[in-house]
Amino acid sequence: MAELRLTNVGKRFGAIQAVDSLHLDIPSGEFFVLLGPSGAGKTTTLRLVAGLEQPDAGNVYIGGREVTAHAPALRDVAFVFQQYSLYPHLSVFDNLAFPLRSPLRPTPEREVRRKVEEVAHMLRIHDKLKNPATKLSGGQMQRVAIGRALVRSPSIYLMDEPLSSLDAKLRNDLRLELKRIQQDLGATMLYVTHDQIEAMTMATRIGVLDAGVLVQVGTPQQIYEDPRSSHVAARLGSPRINLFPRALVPGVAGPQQAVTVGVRAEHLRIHRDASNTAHRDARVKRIERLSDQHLVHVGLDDSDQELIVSAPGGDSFAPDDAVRVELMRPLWFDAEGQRIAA
Ligand SMILES: Nc1ncnc2c1ncn2[C@@H]1O[C@H](COP(=O)(O)OP(=O)(O)OP(=O)(O)O)[C@@H](O)[C@H]1O
Repeated sequence: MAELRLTNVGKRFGAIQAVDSLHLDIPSGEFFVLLGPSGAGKTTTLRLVAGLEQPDAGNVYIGGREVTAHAPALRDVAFVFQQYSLYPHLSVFDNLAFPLRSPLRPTPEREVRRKVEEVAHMLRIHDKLKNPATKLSGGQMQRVAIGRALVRSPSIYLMDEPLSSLDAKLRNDLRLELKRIQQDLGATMLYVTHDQIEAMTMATRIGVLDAGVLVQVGTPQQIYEDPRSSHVAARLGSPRINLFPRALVPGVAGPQQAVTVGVRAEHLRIHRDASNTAHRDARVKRIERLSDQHLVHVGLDDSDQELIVSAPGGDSFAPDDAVRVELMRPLWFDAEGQRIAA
C-alpha cells in the first residue's frame, strides 16, 4: 500500500475547470472519501490519479514516485467503476482471476486460485464461482467487479460510486463489508460518492469538492460539526441542516456580519412556554415519525420559513400547536456563505 499525493493539479475541459489547483495528501492505509454534488470534479480526480486523464497542471505521486506522465498500467492502481463491467463470456472465477493473469503481472495458477477463493469468500460469492458472469443479480455482479480490484494488491484502490447501482439493503451490507475489507487489508482507498451516509460511515477523512475546488478536508466529525461554509454544512447531515436568513431570529445573539444562520435539527428545541425572549415563535406544521426519531416541521411566524426539529418527545406535539423554538448551537455564515466564528 502507498500514500497518494496530488500537488496543484488542474484539469480543464473547454470552458469548464473540472479540477482546480488540487492539493491532496492521503497517507498509506487511509480511507479517503471525495464528496460532492454532480459535476464537482470527483470522477475527473479519480481518472487523473489512474492516468486515464492527463492534468493540464500539477503532479501526481504514488508511494513517493512521480507518475504524472505514466500510463495507467504502470501506476499500480485498481479502479472500480459505478457500473460493473464484467466479461460476460467468462465465469465468475475467470472474471476474478483476470487481473492476475495479465501479462504484466504473471501469477502462478495455484496462487491465482488461492487469491480468487479468498476474495470470493470475503465478498460472499464463493458459491457462484462457476456461474457465467451474466447469470448473477446486480448486487452479485457488482461484488465481482469489486472482487476484481481486491484480488490484486495495488498501491491504491480507486472506487467511483461502486455501490450506487445497488438497492438500499445491499448498499448497507456492502458498505460495511468494504470498510471491513479495507481495514483488514490496510488498503489506501480513494472513494468517490455523493452519498453522505457512505462518507460518514466509511471515511477516515472526507474531502468536500465544489466546482473543482477542494473546499474542506477533515474527519467526518470535523466536517459535520465545524463546516467551513454553508455549502459544506449542507453536504452532511440527514435531515439537512436548517439554513435561513439571520434576520428571522433577531433575538438570538450572533456576530454582526452574519447573513445566514445554520442549525442542525438536533440542535433545535421546541418549547410550549413563552418565557425566553431569545426563543422564536413558530407553529407546528407536521410531524414525521421515523423509526429512530421524530421530526417536527415548524413554520416560523410571520415568514414562509420552515425548520425541521429533531424532537425525542415529538409525539406530544400536534399540527397547529403554537410553540417557541430555541437555537442551541447556531452556525453563522456571511453573505458569501463563509463561516464566521460565533
Ligand atoms: N471528457 C469530458 N469532456 C468535457 N467535459 C467533461 C468531461 N469529463 C468531465 N467533464 C465536465 O467536468 C465537470 C466535472 O465532471 P466530473 O465527472 O468529474 O464530476 P463528478 O463530480 O464526478 O460528477 P458526477 O457525480 O455526476 O459523476 C463536469 O462539468 C463535466 O461535465
